[in-house]
Amino acid sequence: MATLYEKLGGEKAIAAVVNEFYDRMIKDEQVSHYFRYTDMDKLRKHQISYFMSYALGGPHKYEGATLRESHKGMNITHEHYEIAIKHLNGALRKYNVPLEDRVKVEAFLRSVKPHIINK
Ligand code: HEM
Repeated sequence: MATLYEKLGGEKAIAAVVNEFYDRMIKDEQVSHYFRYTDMDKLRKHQISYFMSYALGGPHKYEGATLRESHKGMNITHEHYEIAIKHLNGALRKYNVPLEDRVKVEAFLRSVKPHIINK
């Protein structure tokens, strides 16, 4: 069975979705402040490899910090996490990812939520 990584179209397609996701996040005044001091190029690259290896079953091995460590001190709220889910879903829709696959990505986002919020 194809992994979600393969189904979505591999590295290029995932990079496009991740970039679209961050474009939406930094344009949204409710969450853009989190990224004020962030090196976005670096974050985009790490996120792409993270999504490929963990979220979607791709070949790249992510070797960065754990999600808990990466988001320590940010105090990301439940509401802001929901906004991130909305924007990722919007990015997936823009690239015509079908509902059944969007549901899987959303399930992954919800599974890691306890590692990220209120840290
Ligand atoms: C499934 C959800 C998420 C995943 C998988 C994720 C993943 C990551 C990873 C892997 C990093 C580390 C990147 C690096 O070391 O360069 C990171 C950093 C970061 N994340 Fe997330 N993240 C998620 C949700 C969020 C949300 C909801 C926010 C804010 C609303 C957020 C804000 C940030 C920021 C600002 C950084 C950069 C910190 C810095 O400047 O070093 N993340 N994220």
